[in-house]
Amino acid sequence: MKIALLGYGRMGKEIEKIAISRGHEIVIKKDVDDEIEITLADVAIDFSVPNSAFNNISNCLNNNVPVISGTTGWLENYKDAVALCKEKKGAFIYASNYSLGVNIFFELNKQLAKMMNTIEGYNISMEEIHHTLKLDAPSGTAITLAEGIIENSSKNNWELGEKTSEENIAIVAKRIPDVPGTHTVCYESEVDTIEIKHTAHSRKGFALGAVIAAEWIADKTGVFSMEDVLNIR
Ligand SMILES: NC(=O)C1=CN([C@@H]2O[C@H](COP(=O)(O)OP(=O)(O)OC[C@H]3O[C@@H](n4cnc5c(N)ncnc54)[C@H](OP(=O)(O)O)[C@@H]3O)[C@@H](O)[C@H]2O)C=CC1
Ligand SMILES: O=C(O)C1=N[C@H](C(=O)O)C[C@H](O)C1
Repeated sequence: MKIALLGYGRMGKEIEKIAISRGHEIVIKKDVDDEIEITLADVAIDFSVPNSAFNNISNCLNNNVPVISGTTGWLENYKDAVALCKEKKGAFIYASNYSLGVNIFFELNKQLAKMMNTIEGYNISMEEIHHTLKLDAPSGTAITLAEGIIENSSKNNWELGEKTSEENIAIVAKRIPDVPGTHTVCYESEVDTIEIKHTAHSRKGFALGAVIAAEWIADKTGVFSMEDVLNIR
């Protein structure tokens, strides 16, 4: 496939390596807000910056190029991207985390939340740790985990920081040099602690999942998720 990389930073470069190793060709590498001929590509992969993701995605959908986005921190425009995709009969995936392991972790988190909702006495909290160059907090992955818990428990919302009200989930975001991404969900009672944790060892897992998603969506029409790609719904 001919792939457009919308964002050629840490993730764009990692995706390029995996894409080439799987027999694809990179035809566009976009790193600034300039005009590109997106129709040169069979599929586009957006890992850019929060301010440019929606424009990048819209450009693909307006030109009938299937697009997957991993950029976090732009979701106030997600509904508009979905509407545009439907209007143009295009193809679009957003995932806060493309790692195959994290997508299994998302399912485990929902199952655990369902079970924990049946017993009393546990306080829930979350922690995410990322490198110091990350622009957004909490991470998109932490937000997806919190949403998975909210769907399956009596919690109403999430909030950033140590302290929270009873009905909210507290998410602590730490920034430590060179950490690719670590997420922990913790249930604590007076008598014990249950913790589930995903630790990314590098960016390779995110990049591989993104290329798999791009291969999957190339011949499809619709708005999809990684659950569709991995068939774990
Ligand atoms: N969903 C997932 O699995 C993952 C998501 N992410 C997310 O992906 C995004 C990118 O992460 P990462 O690669 O580490 O960040 P980087 O900052 O390394 O890369 C972002 C790149 O986008 C470029 N850029 C700026 N403006 C535009 C534009 N208009 N169009 C295209 N590119 C542009 C930046 O250029 P310049 O530096 O010159 O501004 C930079 O090179 C983040 O939102 C991050 O949270 C990261 C890892 C996994
Ligand atoms: O910015 C990053 O690096 C990462 N961003 C994503 C997020 O916000 O969840 C995914 C991953 O954790 C790395």
